[in-house]
Amino acid sequence: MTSPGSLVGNPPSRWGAPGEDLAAPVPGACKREHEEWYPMTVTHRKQGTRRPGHVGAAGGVQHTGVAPFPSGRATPAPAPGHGRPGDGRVDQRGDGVWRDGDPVGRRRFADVGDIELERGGVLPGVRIAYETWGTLNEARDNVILVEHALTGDSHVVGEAGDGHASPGWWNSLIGPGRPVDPGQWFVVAANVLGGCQGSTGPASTAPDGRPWGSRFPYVTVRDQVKAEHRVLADLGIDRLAAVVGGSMGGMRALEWAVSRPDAVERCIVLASTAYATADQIAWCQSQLLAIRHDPDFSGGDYYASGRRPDAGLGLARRIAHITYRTEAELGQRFGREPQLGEDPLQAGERGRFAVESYLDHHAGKLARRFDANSYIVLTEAMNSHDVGRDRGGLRAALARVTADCTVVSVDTDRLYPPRLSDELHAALPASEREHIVSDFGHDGFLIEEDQVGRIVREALGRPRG
Ligand SMILES: CC(=O)SCCNC(=O)CCNC(=O)[C@H](O)C(C)(C)COP(=O)(O)OP(=O)(O)OC[C@H]1O[C@@H](n2cnc3c(N)ncnc32)[C@H](O)[C@@H]1OP(=O)(O)O
Ligand SMILES: N[C@@H](CCO)C(=O)O
Repeated sequence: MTSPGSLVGNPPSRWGAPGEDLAAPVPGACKREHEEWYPMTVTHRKQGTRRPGHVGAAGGVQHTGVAPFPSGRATPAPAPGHGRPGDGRVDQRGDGVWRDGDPVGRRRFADVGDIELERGGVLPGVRIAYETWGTLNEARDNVILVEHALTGDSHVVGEAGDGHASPGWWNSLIGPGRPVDPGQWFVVAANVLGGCQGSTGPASTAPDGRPWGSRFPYVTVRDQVKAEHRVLADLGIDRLAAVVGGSMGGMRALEWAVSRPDAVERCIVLASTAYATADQIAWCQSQLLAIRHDPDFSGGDYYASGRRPDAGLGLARRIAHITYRTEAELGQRFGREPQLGEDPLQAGERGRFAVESYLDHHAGKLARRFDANSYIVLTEAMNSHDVGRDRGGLRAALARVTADCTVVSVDTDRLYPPRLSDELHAALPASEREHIVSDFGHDGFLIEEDQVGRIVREALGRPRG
């Protein structure tokens, strides 16, 4: 039996033996997991705080159908190059990486040259993928930079498909009449340096023609902001009306305000921190080890092997996802319910609790749209985050900030607890302190779109001298 989280026993049919019919179903698995894999009814506590489509007419999410799947397995990734119909997965190889030749969708690209890295070395020929909304005005003073979190990308709003593996992650933020109206603002969002959705990252081709893989250098949040600065310079922009981001995106937003004080008028930091804490680094360690210990990781050089460390990446996502949510939410939604058609107390090949099925789902979903090496690079960049490093400490670094800041926490965030926002707010020269009330913990900054929208709208409405 494959134990939960085991790193051995990747479903062998995932990539297929030579000549195998890759479109054939994995034994015991269903083709259309959304409808058939989690056949129970779960009820969300807070009707009205969910995204459209997550809350049923009676306030519950209906999961119907019966399709047990052995405990501990990630949802199987579809065969390479075969996205599920309608899943929006559009990369040609089907490995979660956007590559040249894939549909570009809304992406544009900036070749920003060589980046001299904070911890040494030079990353040559860096390219950053980005999207924009609205029009740059003549004064070039209506620019808002939106910074994505760990597994987000430049697709802040919009549909999946046409080059974009996922729908927008802040879908109600930008649009006519929305908190960031493209009739007024010119919005830029870039895929982070080290990512896998068009910007230079470990899956990109190095100068020797092979993927960077294990050779991709250590990059810090400061390096990432340096690359973004070049993108904006390319666009003829030297000043941001606002920079806004949550979690890892909040780290970059803050780094902008610290490293380029003259360029940032407003800085909105959600569910984030001025430095990665011991607790955050500790959670990250287990995630990094989960990936690195997957036999298919091959030291990071797996791109040509035909196998990917999906089990490790899925395990990392499971660990992370628990930290993104709350004990109360999981209890409320899943309790001790078995997944329908499964018996978690059965000896031997036991079935799953519903919460296990839920985590399996998130593990499989990420493995289909993200690259494990990028996950490592970005996680390590988050661990590097400390605005006070080599700047005389936290207070001295934050004292440089001239932006009007808004520091936002989620009341139930156990990963980036509100006290970190209190600390940041107290050390910033000009800061408003806002609170998101949510049952969903850290992910509240993504889920509570109405509250985020109100906060962003108000922050943008505050006049700047
Ligand atoms: C909207 C997007 O998906 S954005 C995609 C890009 N993602 C990013 O940029 C990163 C940010 N996004 C995230 O981290 C997450 O996707 C979040 C925070 C948006 C998810 O938040 P929520 O909307 O609360 O989703 P939630 O955690 O309830 O998970 C819902 C999923 O679990 C599934 N699920 C629920 N119960 C079960 C169960 N018992 N077994 C299996 N799956 C289950 C739901 O059907 C749903 O599937 P789907 O997302 O594939 O449609
Ligand atoms: N759910 C978010 C959390 C990271 O802050 C993500 O995957 O990016």
